[in-house]
Amino acid sequence: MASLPSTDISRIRNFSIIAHIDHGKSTLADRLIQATGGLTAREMSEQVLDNMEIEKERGITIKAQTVRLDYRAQDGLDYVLNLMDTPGHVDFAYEVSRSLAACEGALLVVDAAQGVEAQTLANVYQSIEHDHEIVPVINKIDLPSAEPERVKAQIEEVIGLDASNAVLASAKSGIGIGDVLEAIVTRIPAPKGDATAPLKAMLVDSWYDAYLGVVILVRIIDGVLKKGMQIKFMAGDSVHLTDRVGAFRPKIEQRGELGPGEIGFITAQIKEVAQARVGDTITDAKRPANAALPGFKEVQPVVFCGLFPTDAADFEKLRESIYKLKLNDASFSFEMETSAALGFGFRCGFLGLLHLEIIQERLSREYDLDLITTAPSVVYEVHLNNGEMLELHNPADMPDPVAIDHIKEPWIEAVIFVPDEYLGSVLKLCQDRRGIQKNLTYVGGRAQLTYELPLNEVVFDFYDRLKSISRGYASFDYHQIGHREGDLVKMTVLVNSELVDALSMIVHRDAAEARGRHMCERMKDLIPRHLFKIPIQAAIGGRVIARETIAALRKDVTAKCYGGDISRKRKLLDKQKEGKKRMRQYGSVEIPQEAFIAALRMGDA
Ligand SMILES: Nc1nc2c(ncn2[C@@H]2O[C@H](COP(=O)(O)OP(=O)(O)OP(=O)(O)O)[C@@H](O)[C@H]2O)c(=O)[nH]1
Repeated sequence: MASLPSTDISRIRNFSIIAHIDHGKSTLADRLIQATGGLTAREMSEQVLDNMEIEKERGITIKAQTVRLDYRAQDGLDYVLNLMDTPGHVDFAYEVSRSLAACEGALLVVDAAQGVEAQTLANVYQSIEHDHEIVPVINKIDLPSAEPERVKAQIEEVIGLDASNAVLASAKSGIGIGDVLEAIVTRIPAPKGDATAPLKAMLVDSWYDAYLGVVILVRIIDGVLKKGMQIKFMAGDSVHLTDRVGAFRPKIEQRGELGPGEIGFITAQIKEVAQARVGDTITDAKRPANAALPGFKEVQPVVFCGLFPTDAADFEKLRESIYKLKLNDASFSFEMETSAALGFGFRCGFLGLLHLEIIQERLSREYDLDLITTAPSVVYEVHLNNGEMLELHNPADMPDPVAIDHIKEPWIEAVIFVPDEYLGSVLKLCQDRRGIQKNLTYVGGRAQLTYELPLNEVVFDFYDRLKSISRGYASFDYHQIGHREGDLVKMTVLVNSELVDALSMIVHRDAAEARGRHMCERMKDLIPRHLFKIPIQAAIGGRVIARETIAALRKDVTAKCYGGDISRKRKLLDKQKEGKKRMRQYGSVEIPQEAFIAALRMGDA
């Protein structure tokens, strides 16, 4: 088995499937695997490509995966089809881009009932940038609400792509699958490459596997990658010995070598995915290529937040779990953080909000941790009077305002598709979030909106708000467009004149008062009354911008017991003591942990 040779390049077709979330990418992938005999019906579990538990549950694709399929076409020849599954979400844009760079073509899956959506557009433009041959596949034609002709017209109008020979399919009912396979062979070009040149392979993806260690997905550009070869990572500048070379069918198949145009995996006894960075070029250590492939980029986290265990005793467990997660996710970063309110925890960096949610969910589910997340923050550029620039990830590290010349914040360009009737509310939402409208066009009863927005206004709950005001019909995608100067201030919250660090946030000056007022009102409801009056204040620097007061009260839990039942009294007192353990002391004020959790969960104030 391990001596399988590389494949004739003219018989290889490398393609990805691009689609908006839920348009049926995974279902189509499964069908193609089934139709080419990659798995028997019995082995076929639903959606084999989405192999992480969370992916299945949320129905989203996180990590790119590739499957090698054998297909005998109508011309009687045998072809190797490498199907690359790409993550559909904007947070993983760089991974999408690398996967696309490994292919010559793409199937553009569009839901026959829903039509073109924001992510369809974002992904198809990327695919066009990679010079792909794009085959439109109009999926879900089995639905009574399917309108394939309208969707074809829309593809031509919105994307500018010829859809006259789009394949009509239903991945669910198995209609048109043969046509999809033929279109792949006849319309997507074979790769090009030189088998005699020094090895040049793109590192498309890497992940940690409990049995195999770090597994690396590669696309061979030139040369031949063999088992037992000394390979060199050109950007990572490290040398490794390959111990396995193979492909996923989708089960692992070991092969002797991979030649030009092929996509497959290698293992090389690498311990951490951070050593095998997506986008790096792999070459032969003994006969290296003279230049690396273009476009290697270190991905930088764009959203940060604090993660703290609800129960301080779980800190060690959180630390271990975070280290384990990092083994498999090089794009996630963390450092220790301490907070007077929340104790020991970690400041973590993510590629975006979905990435944050996924990590948070994996920690709570796979590692059984109950966590508190502080409000997400973006990365600010703080320009000081002395000419220095600081990257600020945490509001707590904000320098003294007198030392600051100006602050810059990241901006994004967002594309939103929304049915006409919700347009007004969406425009208002964007306007409220300091958006700048760039474009507005109509395509068949739907508005396509382009807005520039500060990322800081989007990280709280923009997406949730957008979904709720459009009853789920709006779709949204964005990319970063750089930092711009903004009138930003650090707002702090004081309880009985003591600073509550976990509640500090950076806000635009115009929004500060409303946020401050909301936060004070909220904390007023959350903090139990004490024997004395407690002022709650929101402040910018020394200036108080909002204030609430909690009235004094004598809390007597035993009052209800009329002196009678002593054991009942004891029980109540014990219960109160239990409650106390979860309190945090602020000067003379005790704030229940739940108050922080509730205050931090409220999202946008
Ligand atoms: N009626 C009908 N439903 C389909 C068809 N193809 C997929 N679906 C359903 O549409 C939903 C989404 O399909 P997926 O294949 O998970 O979509 P996806 O594009 O992979 O979604 P992400 O992985 O989140 O990007 C599932 O409930 C499928 O069963 C089809 O041809 N007809």
